Amino acid sequence: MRQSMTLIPTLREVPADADVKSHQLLLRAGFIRQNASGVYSYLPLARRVLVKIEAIVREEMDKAGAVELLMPALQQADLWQESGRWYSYGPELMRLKDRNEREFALGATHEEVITSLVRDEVKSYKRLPLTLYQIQTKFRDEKRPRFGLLRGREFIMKDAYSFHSSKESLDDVYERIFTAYSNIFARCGLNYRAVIADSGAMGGKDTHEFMVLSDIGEDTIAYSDTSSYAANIEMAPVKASYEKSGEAERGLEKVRTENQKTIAEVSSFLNVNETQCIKSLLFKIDGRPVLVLVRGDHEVNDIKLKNLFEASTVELAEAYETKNILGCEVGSVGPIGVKNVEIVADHAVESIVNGICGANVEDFHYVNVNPGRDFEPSRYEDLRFIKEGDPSPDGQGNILFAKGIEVGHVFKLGTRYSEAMDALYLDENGKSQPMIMGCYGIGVSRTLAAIAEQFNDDKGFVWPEAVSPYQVHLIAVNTKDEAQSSLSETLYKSLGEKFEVLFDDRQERPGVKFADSDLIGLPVRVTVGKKAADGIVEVKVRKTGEVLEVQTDKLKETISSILGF
Ligand SMILES: O=C(C[C@@H]1CCCCN1)Cn1cnc2cc(Cl)c(F)cc2c1=O
Ligand SMILES: [Mg+2]
Repeated sequence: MRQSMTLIPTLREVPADADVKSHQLLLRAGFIRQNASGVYSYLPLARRVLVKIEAIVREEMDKAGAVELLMPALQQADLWQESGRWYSYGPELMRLKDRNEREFALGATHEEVITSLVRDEVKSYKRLPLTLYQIQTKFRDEKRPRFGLLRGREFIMKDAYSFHSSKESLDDVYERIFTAYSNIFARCGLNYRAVIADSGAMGGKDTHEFMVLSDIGEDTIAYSDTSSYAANIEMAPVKASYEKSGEAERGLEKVRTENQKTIAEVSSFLNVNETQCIKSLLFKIDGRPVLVLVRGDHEVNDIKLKNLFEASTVELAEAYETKNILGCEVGSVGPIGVKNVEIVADHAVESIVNGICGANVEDFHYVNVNPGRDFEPSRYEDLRFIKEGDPSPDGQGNILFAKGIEVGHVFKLGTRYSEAMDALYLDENGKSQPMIMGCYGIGVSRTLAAIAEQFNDDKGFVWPEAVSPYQVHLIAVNTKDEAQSSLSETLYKSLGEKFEVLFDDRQERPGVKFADSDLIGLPVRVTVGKKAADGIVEVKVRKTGEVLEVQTDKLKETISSILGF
């Protein structure tokens, strides 16, 4: 491709509202342009990267036995009413009416559409298992779109759905697709981890997220420092054991703690360790008040709370609600004497001896608090976030944290959608059964951004060969010089027979061409300059910065060896 023919609008300065490297570079190197908040155009270079990522996705999904189809983005509301999600999703689900006032959703995901298609077309166990996938634009009206393509309101997803007549069959396909995802992200050059995840609103049990390790990732991964254990912090179980101190229980006492509200304030005021404090927080679980207790140095894991109560909403009570229900401000709440509210506590609380907790009276706390004697929670559960240093749940090593960008998520859905939408099949005994389902997603445009985030340096992108927009950047330093322009034209043709070549044939100063070339970040640069007349060109390896002088008759083999084929 001649650069004078394509559209690569590079920018010198860093755009103001781009906060992360990948977003800045995708704008500066002329890969994307924003149309609206969270809505982008993929310019020619980005489009070529997308095509390569999609080709890798297709290869691996096809190898896993999945079949590609393409579903509509316009989805009838009644399908979402059948599954119930029309009512459970809020403004994030983009809705519209057609000319006959009929309601539609813009596809945020396709469980409803694919289930309605398969229920109409598949009736017998003989036709199962069936795994279908698509690569398609999705719409989600994110509250806070940010980081460019990393969290957009219109994005490209590969979403796959599998249908089974047995759990074993689902397990088998889940494994195959899990392997396909591992291959996909490895081939994209990404440093990723598959982590045990929480299925969130999707229900079902087993689910894994594929996380690209990155400091700007929104998710926190808890991983073992010795084994391969890794889990999204939302669901990482805590297997810590707490030893109860042998000290004798002392008499309960109410002490004045003027203006001491937080655990930090109270523990330092009373000169005790935070681990001696009981943090009491009032939550509304599906609207019902529940008092949740954790040790002072721990945090309540609301996802665990949600799963424990199988609730659809879990939120911290507002200050006024706490006051109405418990009769005091947030900073003085405690479990002692609480009658009308269920109390649940994290396991760590049970081992506290002579601890501290709020007295449910302004500016007063109890000391020498002993669970079991002074209050009794309805149950002790694993309710806290795992912390760095906690033992790994698999019993091997200790937990460390890392930030991750979620680029994939695979679920064993079960029969939630097939039951809600009557996707039934006749089993070998002629009995009608709901299909068992799995669903599997990859954020394709997010994967592009994750690669951009991982592969760059102070000059610009350093694309891995497998997804680079082109393989060779051919640059004519001085297009007015006869020898240089004729050699570069010759090389454009001959190299083009074997490699994908971007030819910078613009009437631009050499400095601009070199800066743009470093910014765009193709793996190999061939510069036709002063030694053109001697049939010598310069080859630069973008990743290492290595520069070679090469005879033109050795050029193809030199480039092949740099590209690794
Ligand atoms: O998308 C999934 C599950 C899987 C992921 C893999 C591919 C198939 N879907 C979860 N999810 C996330 N955000 C959503 C946002 C909106 Cl607005 C919605 F209406 C639905 C969903 C929704 O269902
Ligand atoms: Mg997820």
